[in-house]
Amino acid sequence: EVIVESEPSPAEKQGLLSFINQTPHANRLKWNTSDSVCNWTGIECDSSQSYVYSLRLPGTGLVGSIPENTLGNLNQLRVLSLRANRLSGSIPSDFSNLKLLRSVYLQNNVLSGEFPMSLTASNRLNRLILSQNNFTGKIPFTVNSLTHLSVLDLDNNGFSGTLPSIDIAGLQGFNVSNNKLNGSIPETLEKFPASSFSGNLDLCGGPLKPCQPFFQAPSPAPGGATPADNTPVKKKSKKLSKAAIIAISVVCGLILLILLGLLLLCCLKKRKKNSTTTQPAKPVVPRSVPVTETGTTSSSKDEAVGASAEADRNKLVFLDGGVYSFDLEDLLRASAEVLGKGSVGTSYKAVLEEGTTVVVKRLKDVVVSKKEFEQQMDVLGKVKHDNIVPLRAYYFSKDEKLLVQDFMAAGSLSALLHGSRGSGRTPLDWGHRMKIALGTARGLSHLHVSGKVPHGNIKSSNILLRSAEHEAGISDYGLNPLFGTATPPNRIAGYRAPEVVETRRVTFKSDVYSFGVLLLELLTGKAPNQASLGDEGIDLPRWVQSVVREEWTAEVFDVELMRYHNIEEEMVQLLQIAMACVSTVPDSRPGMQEVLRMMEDMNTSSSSRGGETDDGGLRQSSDEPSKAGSGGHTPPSSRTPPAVTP
Ligand SMILES: Nc1ncnc2c1ncn2[C@@H]1O[C@H](COP(=O)(O)OP(=O)(O)OP(=O)(O)O)[C@@H](O)[C@H]1O
Repeated sequence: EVIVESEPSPAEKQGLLSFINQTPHANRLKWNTSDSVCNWTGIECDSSQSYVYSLRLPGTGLVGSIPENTLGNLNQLRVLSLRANRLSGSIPSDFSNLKLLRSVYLQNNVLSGEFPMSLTASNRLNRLILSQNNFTGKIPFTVNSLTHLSVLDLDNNGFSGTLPSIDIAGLQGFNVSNNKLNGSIPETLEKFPASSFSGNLDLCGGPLKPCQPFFQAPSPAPGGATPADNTPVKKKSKKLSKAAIIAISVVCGLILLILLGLLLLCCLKKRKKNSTTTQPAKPVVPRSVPVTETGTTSSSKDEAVGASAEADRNKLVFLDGGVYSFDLEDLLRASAEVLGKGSVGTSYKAVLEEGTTVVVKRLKDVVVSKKEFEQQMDVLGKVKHDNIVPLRAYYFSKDEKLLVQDFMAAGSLSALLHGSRGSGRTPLDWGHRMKIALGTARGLSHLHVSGKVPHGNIKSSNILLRSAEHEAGISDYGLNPLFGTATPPNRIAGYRAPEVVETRRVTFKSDVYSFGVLLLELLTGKAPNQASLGDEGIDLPRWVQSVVREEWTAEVFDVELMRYHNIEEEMVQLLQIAMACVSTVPDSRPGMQEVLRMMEDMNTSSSSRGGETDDGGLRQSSDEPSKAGSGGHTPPSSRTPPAVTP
């Protein structure tokens, strides 16, 4: 009775063809009608080639709405990925035929309409990602029928109303941030972090601020009531709140005036006292200098320099003589700005009076003796490479240990990758990501081979960029020996090789692991978990492995990379290198030199990019179908998932 088909049904084929014919797209999909559907780009069939198992067309430049009677014909479909296109309109109602769907990735389009109920027809649905679209209306209670759901991402849409109480046992990922939701967070969803709910109109409770008690007068919304919110209660209290607003404004105004007066008085008094110093010197240093919230040191130079620093004043030791000509006193006089607090101390940007800018790192919890400290500094001072931020000088006294290094004006890779994502930032293009990856590999390989020093703290905030050209420099290398094994091993949590937890020793191979995580970070755009990031980060190697195993390699890549065409092959190659680096067994990881060689080979074979040049700009192609079509002869995706060893 069982009919074994060797081909997907004519309805499936017809549905796909009518979809592609009716939906304008970058002219790269050459679906050959005489060829089997299973060989078409973006399509994967089941093992017996009898039905379409997945349809993946991420970043294909698809424009317009998804017509009825097209994809709805793929009644055996398990995975649908149309993310990072410009699809609009609502989800067709015949998607309710897709009863076996497991994963739906529709993020990053301009889809609109109400929550697509047709997608809830499959109770096997495991991941539903609708982020970054224009969906509106309420999130329906019926999502609860999706009992197999593990990830539900609805962030960055226009969903409104209150959150239904979603109670799905296996739900691990949930995000409704940046919508227009209000009301209290249901108890069933309280376990998710604040970042899952932030950026809504008026959500409260759970991980967010507590909700106002029920009977309190409606808080007179600053800036007036929103027109959408015309509940009857508001009309009643309109007169009262007007009067209240006036009264409150008058009182506030008065208080403000008094405060301003007081502040003015204070300032005048202070100025009289300090009238001798015209420019306030904000000493970098150290000990006993309270650091204010604004990030600058707040006390005067006299306070900063204590007796013992006085004695050690001339002991700023330069490591390569000649590049800089300042002494500790100049450093003390420099105005300083806190760059950030790291795991082993705080870094300050110090602008010296002569105009030089350096970075001073105040180390805390150094356990070694002065001699051992000096020995390590000598070793580190000798390491010289274009991709390593030079250590210029150090200072050691009983109370204070300082390192001085060049200021890297273009900031860190971490800031570049994760800073203000989604809010109009310029994404880091593929060419620059590759350039940074190569620079880092070169620096790290040099550190290992010539310097014979394990880095011990490879992570994206320690990859610094010299200029807008993105020349990478590695910083914070070789400091572990200064802190002994007492240093909390969670220093670099998301980047730390598994064996380091036990041995508490960093090695060349543990650096390779961290470098692998860094490559995954560049490829996926996701931050590995770190204490400072709270719940934001993830275990990148595990996440990538699980996605690659369950799904298909292309799903792991950063959405921001979807606009660059013909880079998928390179991305897959780099992904394979990264996965080799994050092998759990240290001996199975390649050495850093080998990693560099593989990256350089990959680089020369797939493009003409050298170390110095980059073609990020050239590779950037618009999503417009007409432009992207020209010359794009390479299929955007490799047909089979690459053999990535988990
Ligand atoms: N030489 C430098 N030039 C420019 N920015 C720097 C420099 N050194 C550090 N920074 C930036 O200052 C901030 C704090 O750096 P710091 O090295 O103190 O901490 P970290 O890198 O976050 O952690 P860790 O102490 O573990 O390295 C980071 O954002 C880092 O990118």
